[in-house]
Amino acid sequence: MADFAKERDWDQFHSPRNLLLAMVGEVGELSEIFQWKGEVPRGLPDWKGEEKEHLGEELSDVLLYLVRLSDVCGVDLGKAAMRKLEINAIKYPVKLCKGSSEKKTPINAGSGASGGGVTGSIYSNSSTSNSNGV
Ligand SMILES: Nc1ccn([C@H]2C[C@H](O)[C@@H](COP(=O)(O)OP(=O)(O)OP(=O)(O)O)O2)c(=O)n1
Repeated sequence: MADFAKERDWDQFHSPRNLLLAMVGEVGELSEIFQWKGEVPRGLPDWKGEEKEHLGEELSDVLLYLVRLSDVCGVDLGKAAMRKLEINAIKYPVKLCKGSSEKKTPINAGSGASGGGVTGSIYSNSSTSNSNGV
């Protein structure tokens, strides 16, 4: 994406805000594909080849803008995502969460923004407490 933009002298347009808005626009296009279809089974067995190809294109647009946004913000997305996976694993321990999609929120989590304050197994149901302690 960096090469793609540079070759076209498009760095001037690829500001963080522009890229974020472009990505959200592509999320809208992705949503349109599923719009009015109701729930669809995993693997999309009834979809035509061209519909799946279109889906792949819109998914790619979202991914490409996300990667580019991370890059221009100076975020190593690969590293950040691996770290977030580790945070998620601590926040949602298998023994507490297996078979349940209920959101678990640590009690007295403080700021809570990046998984900070996730400690031990002192969890409450998010319907009674969120990460802001409200
Ligand atoms: N200033 C731009 C414009 C486009 N792209 C790249 C990133 C996306 O992968 C793709 C988006 O192109 P379009 O805006 O033409 O969007 P679509 O491909 O979805 O076409 P359309 O909106 O006509 O369906 O091109 C980019 O990096 N920077």
